Amino acid sequence: MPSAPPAPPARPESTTRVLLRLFRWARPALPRIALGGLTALGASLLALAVPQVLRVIVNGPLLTEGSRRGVVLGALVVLGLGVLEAFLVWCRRALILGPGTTVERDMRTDLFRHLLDLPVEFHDRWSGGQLLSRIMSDLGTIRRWTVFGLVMLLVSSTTVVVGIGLMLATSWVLGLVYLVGAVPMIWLSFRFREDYKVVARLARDQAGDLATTVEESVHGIRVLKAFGRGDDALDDFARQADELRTTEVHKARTLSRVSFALSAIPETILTVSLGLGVVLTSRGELSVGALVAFFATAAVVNNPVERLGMLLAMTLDAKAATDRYLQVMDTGSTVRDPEQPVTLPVPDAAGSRVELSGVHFAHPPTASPDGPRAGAEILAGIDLVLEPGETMALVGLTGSGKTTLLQLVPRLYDVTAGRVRIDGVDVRDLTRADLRSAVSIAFEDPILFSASVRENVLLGTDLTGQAADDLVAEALDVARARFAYGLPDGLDTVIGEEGLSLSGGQRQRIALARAIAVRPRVLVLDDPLSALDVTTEAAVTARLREMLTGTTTLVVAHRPSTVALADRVAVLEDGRITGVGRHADLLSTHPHYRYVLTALSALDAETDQTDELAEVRP
Ligand SMILES: Nc1ncnc2c1ncn2[C@@H]1O[C@H](COP(=O)(O)OP(=O)(O)OP(=O)(O)O)[C@@H](O)[C@H]1O
Repeated sequence: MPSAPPAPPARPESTTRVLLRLFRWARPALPRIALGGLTALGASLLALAVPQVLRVIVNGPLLTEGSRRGVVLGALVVLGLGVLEAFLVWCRRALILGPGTTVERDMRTDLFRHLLDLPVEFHDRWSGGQLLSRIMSDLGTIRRWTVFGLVMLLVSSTTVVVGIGLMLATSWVLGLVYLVGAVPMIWLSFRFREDYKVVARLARDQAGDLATTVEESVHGIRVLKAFGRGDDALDDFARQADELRTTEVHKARTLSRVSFALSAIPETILTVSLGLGVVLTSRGELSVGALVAFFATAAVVNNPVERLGMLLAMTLDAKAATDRYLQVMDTGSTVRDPEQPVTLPVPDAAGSRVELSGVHFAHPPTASPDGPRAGAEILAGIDLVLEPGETMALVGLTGSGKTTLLQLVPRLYDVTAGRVRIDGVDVRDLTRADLRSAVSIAFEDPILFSASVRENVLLGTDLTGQAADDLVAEALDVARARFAYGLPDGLDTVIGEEGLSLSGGQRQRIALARAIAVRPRVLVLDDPLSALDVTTEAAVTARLREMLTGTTTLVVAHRPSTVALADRVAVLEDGRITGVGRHADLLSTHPHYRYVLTALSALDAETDQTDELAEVRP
């Protein structure tokens, strides 16, 4: 199970700095977002213009001139302003909807591309749920903020500033009283920002953990059911769901506190201003029209002020989401293409030579409560040569590092020291595309994609048409996977998670066919036939050797039957190769090999005692 992802940095970056980094993706959409912002601003300014028209109507046609025509004309102007305002609001929505979804799509695609590029080591540490929540819900939050939160924050701030300016111009005394109220509001907003950003990040991380639990439980549903652990899984899930709920409630309370303050303070100030305004008007120091205009403007300004809490919350949510998105995007790939790649020489007819020299490997340090814990060295100086076209079995106790060693050849991991060479070329000097078309791999636990049998087999090649059909037929034949023709839709039958369930042995043979279909120079097999009975395994292996002349094969063997089919065997012991030779020779000369084979035979007899044997090994 992958551990929790690395914790966020101890000194988080400022909200502005983080959100400014969205510019990279938002740039193409900026003209429309800016235009949308301008229309929204236009709508707000129109709303602010209405009180000024009211002031003219009240002071002129209504109170002084008594002109009905003037009042009707004024009312028509107000109506026109209202219609124009509604039109501009509609324009904002129409302008911004498209670009927002484009930004989201581009960010999502970039993240997925980056995930595919990141090395296996990254995926060892990150859980699927955390990545899923980043690619889905975090990006949704960012989109909503880019098209609504950001625009409305800018428009609301401008409306407040312009509105207060108009209020001061209408009556500086009343305007100043209103401004006094801004002091506690600014202080409260600052406090809110500090509290909310912590809880916003926590809620997102907890949602990611919850998604991980769902993913793992669904994936392992058979195990949970078979062991009757459904209730425990439910308890665990309910506990996590409850933690998330508590955080969400805390978040909502924090927001509702500030929202209450941001609506109560201006209303209170307005009441005070009203009393003062009436006194000033009765003394003749303020016209009735100005008083009406002041309060109508205050009513317009109060809206964005009240919205400020919600917009701040949206901004802080977007900051937390962007932080989490960038946490993945900022993780550099350690397995990269070289700046000046070389190409593999043409192999001789017998196949490619694979050489591991002085190879060391340790997993990167993992986080622990006492600081990073260094990964133990798994391979401690491997020297091994596979001659062209040879099939070599790799044998060792469980956990001795066989799978790790295999994965160094196609660079699923990079060596920490030493070299892996194919035909004399260091695998790190090749592009990953070149390397992976030269080296093909099949795992013991094969992953098939939700696609047809044909598409699964052709995964590693770009062939189409008849050539592809011939290749699929040959690969299925060599892997003894002809059962695929008898599936309900033949080779078009959809398999994988969303398709027909295959048995373990059937899946292994399709995965083997997929590995073969690449026509690799080097085939790396991690016990890919473990689910097959010994007779079928022997048939598949014999066919493999017959067809794959010119392919050098390294196969992890967990069964004596697999070992016996190899040209030579390499023994992995304490992170080193302690013996290479023919099965019969090693059997008579290598005590550890004899010991491991005893363990494997025990396994073959379906008595899994290897772990115990490891404890009492000589
Ligand atoms: N991602 C990882 N991070 C840290 N340690 C790991 C990781 N993957 C494997 N290991 C450790 O590396 C060691 C070698 O694992 P590996 O899977 O290579 O052994 P193996 O010989 O293939 O075992 P088996 O025969 O049981 O498949 C084990 O001790 C394992 O716990």
